[in-house]
Amino acid sequence: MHGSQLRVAYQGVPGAYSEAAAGKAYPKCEAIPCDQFEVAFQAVELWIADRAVLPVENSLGGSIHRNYDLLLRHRLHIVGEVQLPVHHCLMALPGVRKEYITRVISHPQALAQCEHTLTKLGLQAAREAVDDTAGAAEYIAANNLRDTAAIASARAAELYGMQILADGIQDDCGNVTRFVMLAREPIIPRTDRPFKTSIVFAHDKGTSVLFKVLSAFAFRNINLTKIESRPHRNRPIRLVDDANVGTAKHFEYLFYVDFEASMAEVRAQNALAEVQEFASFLRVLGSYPMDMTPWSPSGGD
Ligand SMILES: O=C(O)C(=O)Cc1ccccc1
Repeated sequence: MHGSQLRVAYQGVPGAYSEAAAGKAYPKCEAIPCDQFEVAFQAVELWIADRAVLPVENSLGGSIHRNYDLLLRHRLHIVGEVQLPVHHCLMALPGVRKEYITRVISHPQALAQCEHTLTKLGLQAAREAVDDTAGAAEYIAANNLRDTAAIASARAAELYGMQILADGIQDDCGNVTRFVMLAREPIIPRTDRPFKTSIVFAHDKGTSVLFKVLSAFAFRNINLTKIESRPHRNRPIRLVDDANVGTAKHFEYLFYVDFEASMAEVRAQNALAEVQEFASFLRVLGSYPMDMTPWSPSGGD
């Protein structure tokens, strides 16, 4: 399936990086813009869309925890991943010079990824966060703001008639964002190509639980590509079960682990059975083909 006829919901407006990620995962898909991630999730749950795209981590800032929370609050499954090199541009309305800019608006991730370069460019401008990068460009164009610049993709500049003042302004030239593709049903894991599996677990008590969990993978030669803990004290999380019934649960910490194996492999099944012995909560977020496409650090988006 190359994405023909697939409807893929993403947060943002056309020109957002999530739209580019949808196009990379499903080249002929119909990308559906949504105001918020919740709306993108609901679009899939209500069969308005077939997939939702969710950015989950980037090479500079690590995991996007709020988006992981969404995965727990909903019952969608990860069915694919895409790594997208993110190439940011600083843009303003045609004719506006850098010296006139008093405000730079963009998605918080984009602002963080360009912080040093903005300073080096000599911009004395306040930073302001908005919901998505392309939305920032659209907002400037719609309101004819001649004192404001946006950080967004070259595609967004083209779509909203903005002029690019500086190109490739990300501080780290290997800036990559990882997006996951979500669906109502999990895919059937296979063994004929490299697969990754994402899990989240918690434990109540016990000694060296993390060590025991990690050894469940290490003894089976299963590579981890991510291990991250997230403090969750005093913050109950609403989990849904298979019947979509929600309950609030308290966990001290949640652990996110991605490992390089398919759930169709016996070694992965055994590793998870072992993890389950130590965990008070365990959920497989998905087992899906790894994005193996090479990307060049200086490449565009
Ligand atoms: O706002 C966007 O365009 C997004 O898709 C989120 C995002 C922001 C910055 C880097 C990568 C993804």
